Amino acid sequence: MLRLSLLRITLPRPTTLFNCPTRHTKLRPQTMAASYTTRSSSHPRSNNLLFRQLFEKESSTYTYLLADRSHPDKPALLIDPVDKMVERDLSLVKELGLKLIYAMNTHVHADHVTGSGLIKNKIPGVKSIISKASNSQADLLIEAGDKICFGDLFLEVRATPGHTLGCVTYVTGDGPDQPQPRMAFTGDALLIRGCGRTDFQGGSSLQLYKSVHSQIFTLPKDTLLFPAHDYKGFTVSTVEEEMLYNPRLTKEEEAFKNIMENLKLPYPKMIDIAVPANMVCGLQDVSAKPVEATSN
Ligand SMILES: N[C@@H](CCC(=O)N[C@@H](CSS)C(=O)NCC(=O)O)C(=O)O
Repeated sequence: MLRLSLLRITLPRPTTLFNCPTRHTKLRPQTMAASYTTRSSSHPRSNNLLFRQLFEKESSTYTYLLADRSHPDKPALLIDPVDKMVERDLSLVKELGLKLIYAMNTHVHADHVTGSGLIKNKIPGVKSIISKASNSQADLLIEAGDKICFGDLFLEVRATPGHTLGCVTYVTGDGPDQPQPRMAFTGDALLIRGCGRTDFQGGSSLQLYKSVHSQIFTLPKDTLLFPAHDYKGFTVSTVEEEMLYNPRLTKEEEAFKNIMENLKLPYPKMIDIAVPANMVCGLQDVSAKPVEATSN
């Protein structure tokens, strides 16, 4: 007799939609995302997206402001805001007449404190976002396949662990009304001609390699890549460029592991303050706790 346990079927987790109009309710599961999609020339180019790349020079961090400028409210979100730049970011939001609805994090940063807590204090309606896998506190805990809407535009969530356990990449939607080319906000999973280190916070070089190859390099080749940091003066790359020229991620898996094990980078100066603060999205005073090293 066939045992019932053999018949167990794993059902896909239902997509959670944040703030989405009903017409956006059909999102393809992440696992079904097409590789190297070719686009029909009849796809209209969406210019509804207002986009700004902002920089914090001490930690070389990029913050991204996105808004739907065609929507009457001009709903907006910030990806990876930095605490010391919140005044600048919110002034810009105000000057542009935007309504900030989300302060989002790609992961628990180790080198600076997120601005999401300060932003929530200044604009109480704003919701903080981080991944469930980060084991952190936020208003909204997101997972792979979730869809975060702002006006008629949306970001989909891809799980890209490896730099930290809870790293995610936010990718602009696939569809005729969404920005073309697509844009991926990779956090520290993929840096331009580099990648995030994997020696603490649950980091794993093999996991990072799999994440980038399965979740980022499978996006259309013209997808614009926007990392959370740059240390060399780069601002943007593409999937095609990184698949050709990334000096780490173009290697075979074992060679990549070897590179990551031998980076010999000093720990970020702020790590003992930043990690506990970012585990609560910058909202609470927390005493600094040392962060334990992990193997690659
Ligand atoms: N010197 C900086 C930290 C630099 C650093 O470690 N950057 C991280 C991302 S922030 S945790 C990283 O992954 N770098 C990869 C690389 O190849 O440089 C400081 O003290 O804050």
